Amino acid sequence: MKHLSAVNKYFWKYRFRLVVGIFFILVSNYFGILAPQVTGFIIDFVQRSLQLPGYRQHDNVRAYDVLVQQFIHWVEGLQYSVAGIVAIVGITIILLALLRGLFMFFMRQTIIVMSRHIEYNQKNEVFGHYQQLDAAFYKANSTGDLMSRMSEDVSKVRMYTGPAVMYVVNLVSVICFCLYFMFRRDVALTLYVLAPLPLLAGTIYFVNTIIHRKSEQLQATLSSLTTNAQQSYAGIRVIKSFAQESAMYRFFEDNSLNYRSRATELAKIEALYFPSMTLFIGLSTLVTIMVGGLAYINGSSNIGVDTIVEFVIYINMLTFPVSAIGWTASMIQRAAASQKRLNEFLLTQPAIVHEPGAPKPAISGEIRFEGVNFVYPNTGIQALKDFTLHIKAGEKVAFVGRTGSGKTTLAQLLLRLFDPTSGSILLGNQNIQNIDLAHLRRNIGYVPQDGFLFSDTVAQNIAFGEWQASQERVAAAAHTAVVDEEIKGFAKGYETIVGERGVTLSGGQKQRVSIARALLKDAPVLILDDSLSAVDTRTEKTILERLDQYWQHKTAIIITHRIFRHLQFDKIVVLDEGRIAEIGTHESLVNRGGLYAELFAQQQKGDDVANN
Ligand SMILES: Nc1ncnc2c1ncn2[C@@H]1O[C@H](COP(=O)(O)OP(=O)(O)OP(=O)(O)O)[C@@H](O)[C@H]1O
Repeated sequence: MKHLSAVNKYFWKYRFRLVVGIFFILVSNYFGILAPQVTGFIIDFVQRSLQLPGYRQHDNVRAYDVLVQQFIHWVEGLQYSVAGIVAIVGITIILLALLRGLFMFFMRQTIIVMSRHIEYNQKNEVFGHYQQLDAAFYKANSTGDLMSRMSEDVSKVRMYTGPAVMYVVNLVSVICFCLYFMFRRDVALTLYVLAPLPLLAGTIYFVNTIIHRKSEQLQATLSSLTTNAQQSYAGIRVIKSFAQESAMYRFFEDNSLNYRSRATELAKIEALYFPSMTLFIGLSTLVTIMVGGLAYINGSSNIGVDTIVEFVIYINMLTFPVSAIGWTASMIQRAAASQKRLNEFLLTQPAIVHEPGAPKPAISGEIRFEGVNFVYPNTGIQALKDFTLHIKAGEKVAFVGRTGSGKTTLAQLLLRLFDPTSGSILLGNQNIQNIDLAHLRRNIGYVPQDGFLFSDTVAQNIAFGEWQASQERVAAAAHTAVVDEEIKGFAKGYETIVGERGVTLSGGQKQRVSIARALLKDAPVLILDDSLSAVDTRTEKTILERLDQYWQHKTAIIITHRIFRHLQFDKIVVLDEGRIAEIGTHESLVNRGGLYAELFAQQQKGDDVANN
């Protein structure tokens, strides 16, 4: 339960709705509790008026609510026939039911609506927090887990802030109202009626514990079933190309059977719940009729037929709230477990932050890596070793090296997706850790290896982060990235939806759209991380020619496996196992006969084979 205290701030925020909602519950139950008293009165009245045999005069009116007392006073003063009074009382009972229903409607309108507001706030809070967390957090947690916390867990917490709160207040108020009037009426009979209650509470607790455990197991089975199905859809091309549909189906069927057997077990236990509840309620009714009936026959107390009828109605009024104890408790338990999971993430502090009020200096494009070492926290792999490099503003630098040599890591450190384990990175004279984080990232145009595209229009994908960009600027960026013509060729041009809901772009088209997105940013530093790997040599040449124009006054870092002979770099940095193996120009490195020369020779050999 302590985990749920995290939502108290929302109850405080919506305190007005909460208080009004509780008031409506009380009013609704107040009107509810008047009906048995009015019923009791009319039974007594009819017996008295018709002088039915065995009727004993007794005074119950003082035990009724003030409003009912006044009503009785008014009705008895009317001097109507018995049938007329019965009709008036009947209409009153209907009115009371209508009033009860009306306030119940208001109660749902306030409490359930409040829970929807809280759900909205909590979803935003969780999403906002996710956005702040760093790359290491995303490596450590799966997307499925993040998604389920934001949707399922938040929904389960809503069941606490809405229905559970409503049922608990309802339960407490109905019990208080009923007990108050039952005790006022007849203490001994009330105690008899309540006798089966401890047994009832024990059974509810016992059955509910089993239901809770079984539904947790069912939930876990369901989540593995969903993950299984999700993976099958995501990997459908691999499954089909390996002709593994039937194997996947069997796997799914096993999971599904497991789910079914757990679900039926749960259904069996749940089937016990309501009958046992009815049994105890029935027992209470029986006790009322028996004890009350005997007392009436013996004439030993003030109990009349009206009292017995009233008590039976009170017991029925208690049926729903008492039977809701079980699932309300389990709703609260589930909400607490979900909030615990949410708290785990909400309490995770982003490791990559800037000091409040960190400066936003003008970025010239000069970059210094000083003795940078970096170890990936999740794998312990040392990706960079004592890396020192000075890039002057406006220089064009290539990072070349075998796969896994640390090239991408350099880009990620520059963007502060991770911070170096030791050493520092400076932009101008400022350590990047002291610069406003958003300002730093806004000043670096980055094309990652796997340029992700959103399921949105091509134009929106290119204008990502530059939402106000004109159509001309978007088209100009696409032109530099040599994808403009192809986009115009689509039936809906720049308004074509890409991704799951629309056109699937080729690998090369995706790469060029992500290049266009980075170019539109017009940042002083541009990093292309293996961004031309999926384009053909001719397109590559055109892109490089256009980029040469584009980045005249910018610092550019090109991370690549391929060696671009057409492009004149100020320096080429050759990486090997996280260290700088060589630095120089194309000619000097080829003449040196080291790793670069070897990579270049291999590439040429590959090109020759491809050309033959
Ligand atoms: N997110 C990560 N978590 C753990 N280890 C990583 C992560 N990313 C990269 N590594 C490891 O760090 C080392 C350097 O990787 P990096 O991606 O920087 O190499 P790269 O030169 O860019 O390779 P490629 O050209 O194949 O992209 C590799 O050994 C890799 O396995």
